[in-house]
Amino acid sequence: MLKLLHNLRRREWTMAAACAVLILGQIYFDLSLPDYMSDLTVLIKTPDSTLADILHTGLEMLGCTLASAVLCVICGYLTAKVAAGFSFSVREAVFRKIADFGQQEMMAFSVPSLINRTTNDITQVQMLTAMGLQILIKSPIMAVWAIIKIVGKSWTLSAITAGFVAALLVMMVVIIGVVVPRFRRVQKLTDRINLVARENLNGINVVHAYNAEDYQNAKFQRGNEELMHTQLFNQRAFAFLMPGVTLAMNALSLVIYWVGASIVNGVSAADTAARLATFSNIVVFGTYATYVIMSIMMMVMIIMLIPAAQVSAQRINEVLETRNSLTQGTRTDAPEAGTVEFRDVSFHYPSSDKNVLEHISFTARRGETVAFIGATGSGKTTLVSLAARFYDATEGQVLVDGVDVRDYTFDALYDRIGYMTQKAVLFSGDIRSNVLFGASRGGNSDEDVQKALDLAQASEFVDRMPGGIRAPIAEGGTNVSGGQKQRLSIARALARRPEILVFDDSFSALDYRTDAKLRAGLDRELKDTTRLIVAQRIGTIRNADKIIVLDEGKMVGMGTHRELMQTCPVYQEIARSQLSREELVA
Ligand SMILES: Nc1ncnc2c1ncn2[C@@H]1O[C@H](COP(=O)(O)OP(=O)(O)OP(=O)(O)O)[C@@H](O)[C@H]1O
Repeated sequence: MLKLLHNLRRREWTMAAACAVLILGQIYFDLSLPDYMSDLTVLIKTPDSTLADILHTGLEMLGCTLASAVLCVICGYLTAKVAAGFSFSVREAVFRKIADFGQQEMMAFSVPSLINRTTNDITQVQMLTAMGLQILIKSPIMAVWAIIKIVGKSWTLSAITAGFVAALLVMMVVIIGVVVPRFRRVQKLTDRINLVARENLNGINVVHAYNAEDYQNAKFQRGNEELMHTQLFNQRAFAFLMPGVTLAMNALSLVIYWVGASIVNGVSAADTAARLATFSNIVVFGTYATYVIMSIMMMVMIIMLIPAAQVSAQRINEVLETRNSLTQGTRTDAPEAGTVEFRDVSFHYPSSDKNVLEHISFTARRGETVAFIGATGSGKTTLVSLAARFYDATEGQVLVDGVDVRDYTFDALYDRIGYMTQKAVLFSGDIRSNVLFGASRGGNSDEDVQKALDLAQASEFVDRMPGGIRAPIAEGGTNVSGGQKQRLSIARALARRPEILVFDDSFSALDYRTDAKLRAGLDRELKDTTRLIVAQRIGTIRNADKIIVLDEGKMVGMGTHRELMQTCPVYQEIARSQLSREELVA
């Protein structure tokens, strides 16, 4: 938790310091009250005292109470501002950190857990800061101040108070020791529940279509029940704390007055002044002792929040302290333009030792189209994702424009590449904001957007949408069809005007006619743009300058369509399964 405090800005530190000063004032006024009580007791028992004397002391007490209340309100206002500012900074830091995560980090944390850490965990920390800042400063100071005031007044009563405090502290430590590990479990279970809920919502149509509601409900219920039992255990453990402290406070008052009565009785009845002083001392002692226990009670309220917030803070720190597996280089310039070269590249995913790519070598020159084909799971997506540095090759080198991709700054690398993922991804906004997504070297006028849409064969449906390029796009692009989504994501890549375009199976949702028109447009308009195309259909890639055939991660053929039809059995098999007899001989 303390580590997270680095995220407090100077403004919040200043407000927190102001709060501490105000709290000292509050404690001063609060702890003056028992002294006034003592004065009042003496005044009431003194025959010569007048009503005006009593009223004067009473008004001073009222003044102290009002001053304490005003300081308390100002403090509340400041702590709310500190807590909101703190959570704002932490949320921003976490969001920025996650934005830099690579695939490896995303998989290590999982998406639901990261969402939970950015929302729920930060709320826990904010709650503790809002409620805790005042109490965590106030209660220890108040307890120590009150103890200083009573020490020396009566050793017997001091020992009794110390006994009560020790018993309360032991109870607190035991309960917290039992509860903290379960708070960690609660956060993990919340992650799991989020995962099931998210999966269920994303696949709601499949769930309905397969009558899988009961199956999904049972899956959710298992996690939900476990979460409920863990939370119930924690709440039951905490249920002992408050009544325990209240009981201790009342019992202590009782014991103090009981023992105090015998102390007063021990003073000679003839010495009225001494008896009065002892009685007044005991009244004051009782009040201060109650303050000590009250401080502990306030701490207990906060301590109930600390375990959950502590676990949340650790989970936030785990995100903030994660070292990205991909670190960027410093280069921004390159000796070539539009080239991609794989030099004996092998790769395995971090989760397994088995290579999914082995000894891949090829070069794509400027303006060339290099296509990748192969069976499902043969490694096509993995291969092109190495060119965009989603992962680093485990052996060999990937070069873009003659420079190892690891040497570029991320901006310099991604400026050169326009990448279309296998699954088209759109963001909430409108068509224009999706096409002009992110920083790029392309223009950002409506004409630029229109040009990219024309080339991606998207204009025909965009023009029909109400608002045209300003037509809204729902979160995840759910208000456009799969093929339309794909065309918009192609337009987004084209609008960047990159040197290298990577299409990871991006033509699969397009009909044959659109696929052909799109390729013809790219050939005509982007002659100098290098293209890496992953495809399932031979028709999409048969005119490529180079086709690379993959089989279980190995390159089993490289050449033009005509060459491969002569030399590569795997390619021939794919071709035979897709092309007619006439097309095969063409
Ligand atoms: N994140 C991952 N972690 C571990 N293994 C993975 C991961 N992604 C893919 N793989 C494995 O790597 C191999 C190659 O997958 P890849 O997605 O590159 O194949 P592909 O040829 O693009 O398949 P498809 O044509 O179905 O898209 C597969 O065996 C797959 O199981």
